[in-house]
Amino acid sequence: MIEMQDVYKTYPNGVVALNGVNVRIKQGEFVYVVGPSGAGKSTLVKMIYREEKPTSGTIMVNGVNLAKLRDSKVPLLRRHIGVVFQDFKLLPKLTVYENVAFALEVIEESPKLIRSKVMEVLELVGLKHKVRSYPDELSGGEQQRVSIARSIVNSPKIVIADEPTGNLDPETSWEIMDLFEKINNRGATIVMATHNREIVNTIRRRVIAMENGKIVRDEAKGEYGYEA
Ligand SMILES: Nc1ncnc2c1ncn2[C@@H]1O[C@H](COP(=O)(O)OP(=O)(O)OP(=O)(O)O)[C@@H](O)[C@H]1O
Repeated sequence: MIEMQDVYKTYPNGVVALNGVNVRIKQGEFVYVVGPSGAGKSTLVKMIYREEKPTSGTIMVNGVNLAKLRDSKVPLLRRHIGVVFQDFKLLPKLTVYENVAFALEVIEESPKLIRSKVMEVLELVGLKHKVRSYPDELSGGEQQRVSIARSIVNSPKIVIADEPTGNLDPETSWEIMDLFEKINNRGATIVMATHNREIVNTIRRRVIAMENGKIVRDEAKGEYGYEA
């Protein structure tokens, strides 16, 4: 489903962010990517939705080699991959409803289908009552729920999350993790870069640990394993 072979990434400034990464993630897995700051976690997850291209190596996602994928095909790839960020990245001038519907409108779904899908995912994340609110009228946790709703409205097979609890208090972080578990239980693969030791050590899943652009540990039901 997701397979990286000999992936190297050197940024234009000469920083080697990925230094020979080999990894295979099966459909339906829940994977944490951990490691110290600068280890290459974000770069690794960005490879999966083709936010960054590898300098060399192959990245197969849903049977397509992203290293060779034309830029014009990237929007098609992203329909099958949901992405959740630390800072939510909601559009401030759009309502909750519009932020979620936007992902479907760009692919020209019918208005009726858009409405039913948007309401279904907003119900799943517990925000049906906030459809008319704007992002700045919501708490951080609510904004992250909207961004999760947006990420899954296309029913993607893969959801990538880069530090999704990084801006949230502990209690809200647990609620957000419940949602990711729900999404995983519905069959989506989850790949989550995180610094949240407590969550990793409590909700035990596969842990891929990175250091200096390399995978240094890969364990089923692993631990966070760092002090910082
Ligand atoms: N766009 C970029 N241009 C140049 N260097 C970059 C870029 N993005 C990341 N880097 C560098 O690549 C290395 C890996 O960065 P990356 O963001 O992948 O690490 P990370 O493990 O996600 O770190 P953090 O936990 O701090 O988010 C770092 O040295 C970083 O400075």
